Amino acid sequence: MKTFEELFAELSEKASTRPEGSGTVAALDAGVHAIGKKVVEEAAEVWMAAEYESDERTAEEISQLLYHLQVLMLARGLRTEDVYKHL
Ligand SMILES: N=c1c2ncn([C@@H]3O[C@H](COP(=O)(O)OP(=O)(O)OP(=O)(O)O)[C@@H](O)[C@H]3O)c2ncn1[C@@H]1O[C@H](COP(=O)(O)O)[C@@H](O)[C@H]1O
Repeated sequence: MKTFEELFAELSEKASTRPEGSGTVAALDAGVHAIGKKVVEEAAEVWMAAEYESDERTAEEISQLLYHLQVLMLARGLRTEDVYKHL
């Protein structure tokens, strides 16, 4: 288990060291347009899970949405503080 901040730190490290086989590196290379499509897809999956599936499945889909949002943040060079200041 990891927190939002721990995942963001891990993904930031992957973005800078670019280890082979990293899905995050591949997503970043694909660019903002492709990442944005994943964000929308995962958001729809969250919605469907919340309406029709279990709490566990909904939580899983939310975790995937958070992951793709973090990848989008990295693609745009945003830090967690840039987002938190709007909360
Ligand atoms: N938390 C996640 C995570 N959540 C979601 N995903 C990606 O999002 C996809 C989930 O989407 P779907 O369920 O819709 O699956 P899918 O449509 O079959 O997936 P694709 O065909 O689109 O890849 C997964 O296949 C992963 O590619 C994640 N990929 C990575 N992480 C974590 O990110 C860290 C870095 O990962 P790497 O960069 O791959 O090393 C590790 O700690 C991972 O656990």
